[in-house]
Amino acid sequence: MTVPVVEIRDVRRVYEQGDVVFEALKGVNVQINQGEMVALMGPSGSGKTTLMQIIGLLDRPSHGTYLLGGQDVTALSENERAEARNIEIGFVFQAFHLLPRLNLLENVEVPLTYAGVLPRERRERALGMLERVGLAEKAGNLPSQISGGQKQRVAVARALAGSPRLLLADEPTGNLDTRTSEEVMALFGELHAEGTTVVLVTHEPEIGAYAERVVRVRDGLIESDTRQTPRLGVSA
Ligand SMILES: Nc1ncnc2c1ncn2[C@@H]1O[C@H](COP(=O)(O)OP(=O)(O)OP(=O)(O)O)[C@@H](O)[C@H]1O
Repeated sequence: MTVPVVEIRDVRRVYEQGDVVFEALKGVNVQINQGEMVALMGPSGSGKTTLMQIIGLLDRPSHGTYLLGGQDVTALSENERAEARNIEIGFVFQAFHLLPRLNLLENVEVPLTYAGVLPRERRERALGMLERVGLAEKAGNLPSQISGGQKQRVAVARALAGSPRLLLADEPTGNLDTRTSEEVMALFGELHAEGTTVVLVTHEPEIGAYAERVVRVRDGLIESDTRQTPRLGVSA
C-alpha cells in the first residue's frame, strides 16, 4: 500500500485574539493520495485557506496530526517547517508573485537557488519547466512583458521546478478572465495526468470541475468528499 501524500487527522485550528477564541477548523480528517487532483471548496470563511495553509506548512494545527508523505510534521520547528516546505511543496497563488526585476527563467530558478542547486543544473531545470508550460521562447522576458495567463504558467513552472511532492494552488484563476482560466486549468489537468498531486482552493464550480475529487468545507468541518469525472481543458 502506498503512503498518502497528505494525512490530516482530527485537525483543529483555534485563533485567539485577546479574549476572543475562534475555532476555524473543528476536527478535520482528510487523506490525499499521490497523483490525485483535489479541489477544496466551500463558502467564504468556511476554513479552506486555514486548511490549505496547514497542508502547505505555512501554519500548524492547534490540535491533531499532520503526516506529509508519511512523516509526522505536526511538531516541526519554524525552521524545519520552512525547510520541509521548500522541498516538499510548490505553491501557486492568485496574485502570481513573480519578481518584477527578474526575467522568466530567473523567476523559475528562484526556489532552486534556495534549494542549493548549482547554476548550470538550475538553468537546465528552469528552462525545461518553462518549455513544459509553453514559454521557453519568452525565457528572457520580464513579467511585465507577458499576459496574466502566461504569468500564472510561469508561476506553475516555478512551483514545480524543484519536483515537489505536492502542488498547492490557492484561487489560481482568481485574477484571470474565463478563457485564460480555462487554459491555466488545462495545464493543471495535464500536470495531474502526468502524475502531479494537485490541491487547489477555489470558490468557482467551473474551476472545481477540473478536479477528480471535491472536498467541501463548511463551518470548519468537511461537509462532503466526492469524486467526479474531471473536465478536460483546452491548452493554450
Ligand atoms: N488570523 C486569524 N485570526 C482570527 N480569525 C481568523 C484568522 N484567519 C482566519 N480567521 C477566521 O477563520 C475562519 C476561516 O477563515 P479562512 O480564511 O480559512 O476561510 P476561507 O474558507 O478560506 O474563506 P475565503 O474563501 O473568504 O478566503 C474565518 O471565520 C476567519 O475570519
